[in-house]
Amino acid sequence: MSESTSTQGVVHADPAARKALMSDVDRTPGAAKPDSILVVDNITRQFGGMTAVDVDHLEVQRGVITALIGPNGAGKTTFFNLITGFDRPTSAKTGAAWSFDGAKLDKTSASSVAKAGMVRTFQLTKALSRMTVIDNMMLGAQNQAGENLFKSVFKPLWGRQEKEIEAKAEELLARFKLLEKRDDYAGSLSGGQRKLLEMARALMSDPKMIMLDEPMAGVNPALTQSLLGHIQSLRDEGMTVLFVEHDMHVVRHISDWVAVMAEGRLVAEGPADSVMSDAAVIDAYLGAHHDTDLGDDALLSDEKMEEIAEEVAAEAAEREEA
Ligand SMILES: Nc1ncnc2c1ncn2[C@@H]1O[C@H](COP(=O)(O)OP(=O)(O)OP(=O)(O)O)[C@@H](O)[C@H]1O
Repeated sequence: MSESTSTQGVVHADPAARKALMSDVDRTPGAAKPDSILVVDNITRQFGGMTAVDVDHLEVQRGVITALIGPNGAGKTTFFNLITGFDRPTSAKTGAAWSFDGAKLDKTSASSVAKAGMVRTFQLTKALSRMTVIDNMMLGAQNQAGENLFKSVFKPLWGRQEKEIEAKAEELLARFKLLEKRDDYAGSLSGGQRKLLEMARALMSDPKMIMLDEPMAGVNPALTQSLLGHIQSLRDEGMTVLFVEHDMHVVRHISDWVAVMAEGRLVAEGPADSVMSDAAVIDAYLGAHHDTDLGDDALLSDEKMEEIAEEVAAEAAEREEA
């Protein structure tokens, strides 16, 4: 770890320092941050006539955990795909621009994005499930470049670096308590262990920012705490974390900042507590599905609860008539 990262780690391991850092940030969508590592402008993506993503401006603060939340279909995964070079914005020629740690990324490939230090986790696909845990880790060192990831499996390109890379892989496996599974097929791991492997693999390329898409999905409660601990310790060491998550209890528990998308747009930003009581956020979730647990029912006012009850009754009546 570099000296600057470890110095930063001291600041970011201190909850009060993090809180102070974010306390002056405007609680408005697109707010400027004290030290933005990722800056996104004018990024849109249409599928046919449907706009999946339409983000005017978003900044992600360095060294903290930011959650990107929003109801199903809000555009979160599409947004991840766009900024990591796995999809092209519709606005590519009309002003879409994003930069990471000062480097422009909008004209670069997925592998260049990863090389710049912005790495996302990948779900364990069928092909990766049929490989051993250690082989999955060795692939992580390849900067996870989409299809290249698969091509590279068959290339004997490690040479004399191989031992070094293997040692690093084993160190990470030990950190994530997967070393015993080193030679097992990745497909034999439990849901939670897969998530740990996805995270460990992403760390093989020493990213500055790690992007996690639903890190808690399919994880049993016993491993949830361990996964949360790993995410927090990455942040405490100075890494920036951006994650998409549906479980609002998890979001409340570990996020320093929350950005909310609805219907492709960024509709709110702020610390978890203030965001989850924001009317635009409650409306966005309730408009999408009534049974969403925002993590704290007390945030729903009586008036809002009555409104929901009326909407649910009206929908039930409509279904009966149909
Ligand atoms: N390749 C595609 N072709 C057509 N429509 C797409 C495609 N990818 C995404 N969409 C649509 O774009 C919208 C945004 O989808 P996206 O998966 O990004 O949302 P999300 O917020 O990640 O949702 P979830 O939380 O359910 O994963 C949805 O209406 C989805 O159906």
